[in-house]
Amino acid sequence: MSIPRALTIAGSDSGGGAGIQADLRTFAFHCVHGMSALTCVTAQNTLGVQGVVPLEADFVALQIESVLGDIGVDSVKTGMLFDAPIIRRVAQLAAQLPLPNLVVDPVMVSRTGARLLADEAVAALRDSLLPLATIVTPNLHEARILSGLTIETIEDMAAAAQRIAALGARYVLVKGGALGVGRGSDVFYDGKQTVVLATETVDTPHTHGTGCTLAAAIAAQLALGEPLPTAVRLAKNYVTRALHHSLAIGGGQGPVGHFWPLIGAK
Ligand SMILES: Nc1ncnc2c1ncn2[C@@H]1O[C@H](COP(=O)(O)OP(=O)(O)O)[C@@H](O)[C@H]1O
Ligand SMILES: Cc1ncc(COP(=O)(O)OP(=O)(O)O)c(N)n1
Repeated sequence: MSIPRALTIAGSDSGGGAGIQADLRTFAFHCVHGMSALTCVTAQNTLGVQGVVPLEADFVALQIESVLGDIGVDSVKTGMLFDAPIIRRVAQLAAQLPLPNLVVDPVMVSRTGARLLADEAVAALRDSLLPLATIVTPNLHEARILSGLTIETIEDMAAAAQRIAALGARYVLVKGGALGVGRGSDVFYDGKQTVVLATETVDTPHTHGTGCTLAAAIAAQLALGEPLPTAVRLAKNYVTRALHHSLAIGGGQGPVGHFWPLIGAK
């Protein structure tokens, strides 16, 4: 049996809610074979991030070369890359190999406030990796940093998406999970027009891993052969349903429930 293949280049979340754990679960629920190149290990739970240990950039590259050289890949998602050497090495490989259908989630800060990207790494992300991205999926905080704009409204999100596209990504999705009003509305820009992708706001505190899950679901849909705008819409539907089935585990923000296809969709 042949199967579409997706690779996540991301960090480990020991609590299982975000990072490679969320990505691999998302791939599995799309019937896509998931592979991982680990960038760092976090000690993390629903309350926050207690520690981060990065891997050597060359060893991140070796993991990517290992799986690409043998198994091959149909789409790639990047998540927590943590430092500038890792970002530059991944970008170097993306330019050489190439890494097809590259979904870049520019992870910078966790919802609990922990820094997941070194300050000096933002420039490396912006200048070396974004120009190679098929799509980049910043949340509001990341979109503010990448665009240099103040973002409060949907119109601001649209302006930011256009600024970020000018950095070189083919498509941009600015995510509105942190919007004051209309939480759950995202702005998609295809280089020509902006489209608002709105869903209902799901009333839950357990939103850990939404961004990872959305980007991984986009990568899964691309591996399955969907065109990018369709992949984004299907991925958004997957994460909305996962929010409806979010998990009240731990003492803080629990993760979204990737299992919803098994337990009946709302
Ligand atoms: N409470 C919510 N209700 C509906 N959708 C949400 C909610 N919170 C986040 N989302 C959606 O989850 C996805 C991830 O967005 P966001 O949480 O902003 O990303 P990140 O996890 O990177 O901060 C987006 O599609 C966003 O609209
Ligand atoms: C290891 C690791 N990678 C990424 C994140 C950020 O995850 P995200 O899906 O953006 O969700 P929140 O942090 O907003 O819940 C992470 N926390 N850990």
